Amino acid sequence: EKKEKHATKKLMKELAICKTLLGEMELHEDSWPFLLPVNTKQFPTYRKIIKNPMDLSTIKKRVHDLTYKSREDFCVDVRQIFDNCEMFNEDDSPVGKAGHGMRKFFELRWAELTDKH
Ligand SMILES: Cn1cc(C(=O)NCCN)ccc1=O
Repeated sequence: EKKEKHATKKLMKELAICKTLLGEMELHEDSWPFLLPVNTKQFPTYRKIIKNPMDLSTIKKRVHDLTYKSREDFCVDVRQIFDNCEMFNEDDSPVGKAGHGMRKFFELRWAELTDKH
């Protein structure tokens, strides 16, 4: 059981990092395209082109539902947002530029919140 306690404590620390980073991303000025799932009525081809839709509200739910078993699981979903964005949007479009800006912000903070600085 002692091993389990350590794993649980480690996961709680990692989830705190995820919650911190999620909060910062939600406040970022470039987050507006990513706060909610892409509206498929507004973009009927979206689900055809993007096989794994992802957004910050879905990630927030997964953090709070303890769906993620490590910070790495969280990071996979965050990066899915930005990969989807590059697939569906031109780099020089407003959404495309927001995606590049958010990815830059996320990756810097992710590295800062890792042991190495
Ligand atoms: C992530 N993403 C968002 C939009 C969008 O227009 N979001 C508006 C939110 N009010 C369009 C394409 C796309 O890939």
